[in-house]
Amino acid sequence: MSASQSTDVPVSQPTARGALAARMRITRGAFSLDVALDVRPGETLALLGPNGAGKSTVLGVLAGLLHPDEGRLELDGRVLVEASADSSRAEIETRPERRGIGLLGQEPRLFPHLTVAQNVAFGPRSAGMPRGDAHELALDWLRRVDLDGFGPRRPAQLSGGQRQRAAIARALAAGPSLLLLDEPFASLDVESVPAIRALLRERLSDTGTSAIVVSHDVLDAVVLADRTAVLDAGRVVDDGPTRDVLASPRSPFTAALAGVNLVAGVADHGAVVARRSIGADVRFTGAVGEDGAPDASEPLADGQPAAAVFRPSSVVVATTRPEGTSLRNVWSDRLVALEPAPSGVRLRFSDPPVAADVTAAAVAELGLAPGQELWLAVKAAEVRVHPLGGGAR
Ligand SMILES: Nc1ncnc2c1ncn2[C@@H]1O[C@H](COP(=O)(O)OP(=O)(O)OP(=O)(O)O)[C@@H](O)[C@H]1O
Repeated sequence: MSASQSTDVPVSQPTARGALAARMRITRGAFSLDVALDVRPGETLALLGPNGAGKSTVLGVLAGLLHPDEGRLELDGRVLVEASADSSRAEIETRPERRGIGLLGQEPRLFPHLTVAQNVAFGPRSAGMPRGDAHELALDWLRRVDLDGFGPRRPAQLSGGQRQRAAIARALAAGPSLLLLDEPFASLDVESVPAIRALLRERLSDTGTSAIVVSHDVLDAVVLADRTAVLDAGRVVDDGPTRDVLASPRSPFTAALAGVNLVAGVADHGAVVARRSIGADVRFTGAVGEDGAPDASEPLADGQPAAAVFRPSSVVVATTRPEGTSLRNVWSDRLVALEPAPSGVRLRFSDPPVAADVTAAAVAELGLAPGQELWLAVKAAEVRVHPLGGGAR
């Protein structure tokens, strides 16, 4: 059965729920995490961030696997956790299975001794649903994840992608208010990911289930998430609608995900001045509007942290200083590395950190090699300037 046919099965009415308000502080060894996250009913939030940023720690606290030092979790008006540094105050710690929060990880973790249908029926059965009804519900869910007819099999008789579909069915059949997804496609073949990602998106949408998806893959944020939060070193450094976060990244990590350069500096009369460890500051002037004022996404106050964002393909590279052009943003730096890029060769510079995409022919023509001092330039029209500072947009 196709995904579009299977959406017609009336397993549950889409009622948007899963309003989460979470604050948590937790220390794990030398690492400290201090974040506040909200998820609106029916919304999918992507949680992105470099290795060790604290993404799994956030999910662990939400799922009830980790106890925060301090914090409060509220889901649909129910206080699940209330923890205070002040030990005289009463604490609340709802058991994981009573939270209405499902967790789906990289590995499907189906019970090997149960059939696929029994796995999917497990949540409803545990919640007290009669065996026959739970079995019917499980079969409906298997149809909805394109596993019609696979109910009697054991998990070992499914492919990796089929097992992850069954795990999605099992997680959603339990009717969680909030589903946590920790790198849900990381262990799948690349070819099977797009279809399963699309299926997950449909099922989250037609059940109105809120979700938080932790991922390294920007496509998960683009395809699945209404909103994206970026975590770095235990803090939320960016949070907003996914398209805004990717269009105007506020952290080097998000910029790398979005495939753009982000040069951090301070605002000065609508431009961004980047300090360098060696050499003169570089001043990045962005596009200007019809009134001649800087075309910043938000107003910039002099002296505040700000970023210039531009594509690697917008950077012009030359062996001599560009003359007689309208280029405003010109600086020189030493070439650090050459890497293959989809459209040719990516040149890496470090002060400030900038990538420039050029053709292989240009590399040959200019005789480029690491260590060479080169001139770089970007047209103002190709540069967007915006405030830095993290937090919600
Ligand atoms: N049991 C533990 N004891 C001490 N420190 C820990 C423990 N588990 C994790 N940490 C530390 O907490 C920090 C955050 O880890 P976490 O797994 O939450 O990051 P992550 O963003 O999920 O990373 P990744 O993308 O690599 O999975 C890391 O610095 C890690 O070393």
